[in-house]
Amino acid sequence: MTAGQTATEGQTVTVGQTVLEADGLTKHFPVGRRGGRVVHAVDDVTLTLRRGRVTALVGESGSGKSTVARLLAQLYPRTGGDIRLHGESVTVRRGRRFRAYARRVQMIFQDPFASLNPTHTIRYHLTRALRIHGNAGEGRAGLEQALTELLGKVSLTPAERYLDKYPHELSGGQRQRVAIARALAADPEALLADEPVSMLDVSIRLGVLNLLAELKERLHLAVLYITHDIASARYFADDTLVMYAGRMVEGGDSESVTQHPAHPYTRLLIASAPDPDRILGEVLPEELNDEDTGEPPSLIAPPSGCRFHPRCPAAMERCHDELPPRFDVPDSGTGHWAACWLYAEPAAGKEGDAA
Ligand SMILES: Nc1ncnc2c1ncn2[C@@H]1O[C@H](COP(=O)(O)OP(=O)(O)OP(=O)(O)O)[C@@H](O)[C@H]1O
Repeated sequence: MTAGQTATEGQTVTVGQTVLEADGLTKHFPVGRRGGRVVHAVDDVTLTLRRGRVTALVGESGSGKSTVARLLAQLYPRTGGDIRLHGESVTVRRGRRFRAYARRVQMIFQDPFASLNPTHTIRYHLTRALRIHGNAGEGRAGLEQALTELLGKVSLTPAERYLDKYPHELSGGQRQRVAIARALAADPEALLADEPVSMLDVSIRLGVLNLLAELKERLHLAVLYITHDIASARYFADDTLVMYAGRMVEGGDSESVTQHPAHPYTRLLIASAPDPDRILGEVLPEELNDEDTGEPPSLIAPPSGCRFHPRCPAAMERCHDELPPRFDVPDSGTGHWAACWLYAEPAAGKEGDAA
């Protein structure tokens, strides 16, 4: 075994190995009875999930985060772009091919109560998941062992205290742990976690986030962590991507993105984060210290150019009609980029443009 490789569940896994990639992922939902109008929920999203790394996808409500997760889980057909699992383009909708995909890419949802059937015990939910994915072991003893191991992975021990309970007999945090255990029954490589703690009591959120971090380390999972709380992204994610109105606007290692935010929208998000331990390490432009007066735009007729320009205190003329590509952010972590004309090479800028 070489450096960076570890053994998990009998397999050799290279930490940092690419599992899942989205390339130009796009989803437009038709609206109204007569065709034509669409919601531009996700446009041209490109991201990579790697083993043993948590990638946070951050943005306001309605920015398209859940749609990205559902596309990656193949729960929706996509309008455009590509999804690659270990480098191979995959499109599956149902049946055996969908189950084979779901074995490697699992999703957990915001509301553990809604995702567990109230009429069934924890034993039922987990047994079913283990059987579907062929991980139920040999005979009754094998199944019991698999169930005990699964609950052990999410720190619900001793297992017999939980197995015969119904979802309503557990706390919110315990229910979310069961939902995570059910996802782990597939023995996946990637876990798509859609706001996994936002419905939980503040006092137990940290415990569930720590569990996900521990699973990432121990099972070398590639985790997509969807949140509107950028402060938690710094704490919990290795990499952070920021979405605004269906598009990705900034990305890089979490420390750079949260401590040296480059895109005016990321700065705004951080300035309005309810974080007592102020996570911004630099002075904000004055305008962004004022209360944010803007609203996210309509995604039926999104703004031309940069979608943030109507709210942006640094908007230049070109921002109104030219879509900014990704630019490297100078003097920051490697791989830190922003889709913002502020970071265009001087030679690429137009004379007369000023922030
Ligand atoms: N099935 C659908 N049909 C039509 N529009 C949809 C559908 N699902 C999502 N949308 C729209 O797509 C946009 C993005 O929604 P999405 O749920 O992905 O955002 P989000 O960032 O996850 O928000 P939240 O944090 O509130 O879950 C929104 O404008 C939403 O109204």
